[in-house]
Amino acid sequence: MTTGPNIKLTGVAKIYGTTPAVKAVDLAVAPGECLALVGHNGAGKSTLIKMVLGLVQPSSGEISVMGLDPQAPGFHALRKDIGFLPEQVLFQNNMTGRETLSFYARLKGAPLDSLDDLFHKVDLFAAADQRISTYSKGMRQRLGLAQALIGSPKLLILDEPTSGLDPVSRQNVYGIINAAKRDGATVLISSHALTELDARIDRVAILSRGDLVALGRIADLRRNIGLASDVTLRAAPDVMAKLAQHFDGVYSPDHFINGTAILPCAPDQKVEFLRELVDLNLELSDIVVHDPSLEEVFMAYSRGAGGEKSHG
Ligand SMILES: Nc1ncnc2c1ncn2[C@@H]1O[C@H](COP(=O)(O)OP(=O)(O)OP(=O)(O)O)[C@@H](O)[C@H]1O
Repeated sequence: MTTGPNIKLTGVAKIYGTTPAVKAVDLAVAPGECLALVGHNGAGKSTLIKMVLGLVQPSSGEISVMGLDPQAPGFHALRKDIGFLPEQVLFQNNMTGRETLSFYARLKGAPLDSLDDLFHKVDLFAAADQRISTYSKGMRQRLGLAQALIGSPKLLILDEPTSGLDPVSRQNVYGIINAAKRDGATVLISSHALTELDARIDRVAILSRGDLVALGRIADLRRNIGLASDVTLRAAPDVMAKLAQHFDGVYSPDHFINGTAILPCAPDQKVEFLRELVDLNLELSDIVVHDPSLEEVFMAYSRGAGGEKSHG
């Protein structure tokens, strides 16, 4: 039982032969928190996950998972508290979903009477007694998620959990993650699906060529990197002309043609800017604020990789 972070990495590095896969990463993830690990192919996400699971030994640094070093002999006893969904879920095709989950539940020493709940959770109850050979890709993925949830683990590690899922099932995955968080679990997700992570996770860790180039809340990273938000205004031509006049010297007149003005605005000036617009008391037909997406934030940090680390 720990009261500190469920995952803590201090100066953790992994070198395969001469290839540095992960370089001096410091990271802590608290109970009840969901952290997304993002990065290009080969950035080091899987290596980092394998080190947390104790499957790969770090070349240097220290890892603590629920208070124990994953390489310590006693770590075995904690495995029942860890749920892991690997990137590629492989099951025995001739077994049914229920036989498969029963097998994993026995391995984990988890009660078998909880399996129906799990099948309901991942929307597989109707197919629980079908052979896996009859499952679609999405159904296999959901069975993999159910397998990771066996025993209500305190640490849930999900590698590309929404891969191959339709929008409704994707939404359901985040519902499941939120429920696990509410129960105090730590959730670590590795994902390339950046658009859907926005607003669904607590913090993001951006890896680039093994370096942790950014760590924090998406809103903070957005602010730190100084990416502008776009404020789109729509109005009749006479109102546009008044706007152009008001913002003369701030935005060039080219911004205010054809009834739509797209005005870049620094994140920390956004609220003030909107207040100024309201005070103008002009008849606008629409206002839309577009913040830089996680994809844009990711691209900006990846481009700047190698420079100073930004921890929001
Ligand atoms: N067993 C291994 N032996 C040698 N090199 C490895 C091994 N596993 C990974 N690597 C190398 O380590 C680096 C990081 O790989 P890793 O699989 O951790 O990246 P990743 O971020 O998970 O990539 P992807 O998004 O493609 O899954 C890559 O350069 C990869 O080639």
